[in-house]
Amino acid sequence: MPKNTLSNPKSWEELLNDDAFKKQLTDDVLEHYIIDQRWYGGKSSTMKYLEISEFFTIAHKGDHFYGLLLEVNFKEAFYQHYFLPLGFVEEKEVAGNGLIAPIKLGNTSGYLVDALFLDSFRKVLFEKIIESEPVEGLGTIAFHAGEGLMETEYRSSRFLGAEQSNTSIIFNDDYIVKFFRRIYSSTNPDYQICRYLTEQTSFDRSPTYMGSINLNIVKKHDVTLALMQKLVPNQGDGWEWMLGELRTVFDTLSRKRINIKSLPDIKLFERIKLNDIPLEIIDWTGLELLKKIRTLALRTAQFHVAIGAERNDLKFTAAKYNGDYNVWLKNRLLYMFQNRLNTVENNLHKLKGESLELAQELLERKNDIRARFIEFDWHRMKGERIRVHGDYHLGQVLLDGHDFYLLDFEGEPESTIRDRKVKQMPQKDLAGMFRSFHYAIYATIFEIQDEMPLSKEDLYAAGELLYKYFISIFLDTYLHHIHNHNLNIGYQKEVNFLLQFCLLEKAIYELGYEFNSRPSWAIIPLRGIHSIMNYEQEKV
Ligand SMILES: Nc1ncnc2c1ncn2[C@@H]1O[C@H](COP(=O)(O)OP(=O)(O)O)[C@@H](O)[C@H]1O
Ligand SMILES: O=P(O)(O)O[C@H]1O[C@H](CO)[C@@H](O[C@H]2O[C@H](CO)[C@@H](O)[C@H](O)[C@H]2O)[C@H](O)[C@H]1O
Repeated sequence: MPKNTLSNPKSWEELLNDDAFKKQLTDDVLEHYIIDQRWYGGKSSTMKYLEISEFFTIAHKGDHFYGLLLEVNFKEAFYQHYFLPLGFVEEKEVAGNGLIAPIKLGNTSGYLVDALFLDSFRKVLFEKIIESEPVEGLGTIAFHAGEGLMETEYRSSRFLGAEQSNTSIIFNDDYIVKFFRRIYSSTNPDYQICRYLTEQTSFDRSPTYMGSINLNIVKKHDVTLALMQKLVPNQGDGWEWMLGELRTVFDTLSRKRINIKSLPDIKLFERIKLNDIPLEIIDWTGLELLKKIRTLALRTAQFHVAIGAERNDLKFTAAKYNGDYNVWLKNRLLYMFQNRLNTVENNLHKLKGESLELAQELLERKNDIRARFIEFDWHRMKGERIRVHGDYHLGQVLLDGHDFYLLDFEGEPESTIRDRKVKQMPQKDLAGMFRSFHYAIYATIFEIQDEMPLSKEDLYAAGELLYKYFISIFLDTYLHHIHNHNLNIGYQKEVNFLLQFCLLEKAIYELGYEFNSRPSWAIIPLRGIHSIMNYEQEKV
């Protein structure tokens, strides 16, 4: 918290009409406050300055708050926008964890607070969504209530409390409102897709759209501030579930003294029905786990079918591959790869053992990897591109008994908001989930290898085999469903080629994520890239 108290002779209602005060607020307070926030995504860059690019009033029944859109400019020549609602309280205890700075307004002393920490503010927002009344002011806020929202009053609210990049709050124990912290001057795909699925399709394995808050600056609804959904019952996310399952699967390996080399091998992307999975494999993994993978595949296919079936709304209609997409894709991937090469080179001295070997191999094979990206030829692609999840992995699904809910359609965090809305090959989501299987398998192996009586080679061999069986069941169910529902993702070789292509893209993406967030995990995508580059390449 800043040592000096902010001061302004004006009242709270006139606080931000004063440019000198705004400068004091941004330079002395917000620049320092924001970098400590969990939701601030600029931690690995250097802030040049911060300014208030927009502010607006949210007032209701005598309560008065501000919404700030903060623009952070970085020395590395890019900028980001964040949403910060502001409130004023006189008692420090009321501010709680939302306390930003002490402030004196005329003769009244008090505190500036992130208003999401105030029950009074959350009540105002909830009531405004229920009432769906637009608010006039600098910029217009559109509060919207979904058709299914039957609430008439505010009863309670609490923070979700999860580690997340936005701030989610649970209202009346029945709704969850995600307040987007990092915001963009375009509707958020999470809001767009969630609302579309609820209002225009029968897909019901993602939470129902219940409302939203959008800010109109230039044109209609161009900044999404919040998305309200029905809270869905769940026993945690798919990542936690899979780690639990894999722990048992690897324990079984040694408990039943399974001879890994004797297990029937299959080809990557071979389609196998659950009923045809060899008994030795079921005896090892258990049937329940494989059944759940089949269910996850079915839900993924239903999502793609629902979103790919649109015929009128151009935001969602399926598209053919074309030259523009070809250029866009290759530019994006080659640029991303260059960035990852740079990251690996800069971090090489910190690596050792297998990570170092894999990183060196990646650097040596950089031209092969580039060639894989350049080989994409849109003329050969006969399938269609659709709006996709974009950041699909086990952490994006919630386990609900024997079933799953799909969540968080915000897209790949590193991409621009417009890139996230580009129609992509559906294989991108499949590859996202397959990489997540690979991640979970290797995270488990690294966790247990010291306590297991098996060699690393045996564990890797078991892991790769398991991975192939997971994929084979997933693909069989997925492809069966989409074919029956006329979603065309390409002929068989094309499906496999694009899967390999997207797997490589995702593993390269992950390399950047891991080096930035948890470098000791960089070995997982490095192993992934090694596996992908060593499988025989599918030709189209
Ligand atoms: N509709 C919902 N019902 C129940 N829990 C939810 C719902 N939406 C989100 N969650 C919980 O919130 C967590 C974070 O949600 P997510 O949309 O992924 O936010 P973020 O993009 O900030 O990570 C999820 O992992 C899940 O535990
Ligand atoms: O936070 P998001 O869900 O938007 O996604 C980012 O963080 C993910 C990690 O939380 C990261 O996912 C990677 O790690 C997962 C295990 O923690 C694994 O299941 C995924 O396959 C792997 O990509 C994701 O890439 C990143 O965008």
